[in-house]
Amino acid sequence: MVNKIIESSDVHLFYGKNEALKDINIDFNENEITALIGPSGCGKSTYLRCLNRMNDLIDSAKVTGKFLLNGQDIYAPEMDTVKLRKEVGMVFQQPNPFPFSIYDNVVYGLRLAGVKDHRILDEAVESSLKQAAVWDDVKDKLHESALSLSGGQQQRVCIARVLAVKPKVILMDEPTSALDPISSAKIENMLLELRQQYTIIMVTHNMHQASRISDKTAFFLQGELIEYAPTKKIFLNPSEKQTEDYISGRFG
Ligand SMILES: Nc1ncnc2c1ncn2[C@@H]1O[C@H](COP(=O)(O)OP(=O)(O)OP(=O)(O)O)[C@@H](O)[C@H]1O
Repeated sequence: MVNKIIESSDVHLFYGKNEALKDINIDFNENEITALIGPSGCGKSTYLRCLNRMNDLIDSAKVTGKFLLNGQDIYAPEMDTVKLRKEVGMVFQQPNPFPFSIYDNVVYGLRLAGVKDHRILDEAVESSLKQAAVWDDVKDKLHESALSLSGGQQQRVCIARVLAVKPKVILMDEPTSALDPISSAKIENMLLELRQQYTIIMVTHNMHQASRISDKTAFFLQGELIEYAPTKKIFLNPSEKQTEDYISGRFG
């Protein structure tokens, strides 16, 4: 049976007077990859940030609507946002390793959670870096600065840092747009593997990427969700003319 891991309904978000999200309704199934697509400024990143309450950090942002993670209200006053962001982890467009060693980057969240046992930390480093497909690149230099790595390697270390705390959902905001095609392909292949264990929601401007790796695609335009459907349908037989125009490069 398919399990809905995240449900969102009647979502509106205002930055001051600017309504950036207009009545969005999307549910996400467990172990699927969803691509959020649409032209610049249509609200994709804003919507993504709603899912782990990153918009709480923006004073002017006011969000209404309902968001559930496994049936639990993400916006309940008693929700612990640190815990939420562990369960709903985030990878950003620019690789953002901390200026520490590769090892210390990966165990950062575990140490914050109070884990001190070296055996547990060592195991987490190895398994997360393997899952993030960067273990072979870094296994002999775990105690060197993460900043000494290439951009593509840094991004995979950042993904390992998220995986180490065993999230349920991984949010990705254009995770490969700053990378070369080979690094991007490595990350795409890794995401297809990770889908067996995680639910992935990814903003991308790369239509080929969306069609190659996602199960579902959501097309946003000017703060509205125009169409949300299996990726094959969106790319081969969209219901809405605006979707077709965007996919075929007629605007955006
Ligand atoms: N921190 C903010 N404060 C005020 N307005 C914002 C803020 N972030 C985004 N916006 C506005 O909200 C709207 C949606 O922006 P958002 O970044 O979500 O779009 P996007 O689809 O992710 O764009 P892109 O593809 O360029 O990243 C835009 O009009 C943008 O100017």
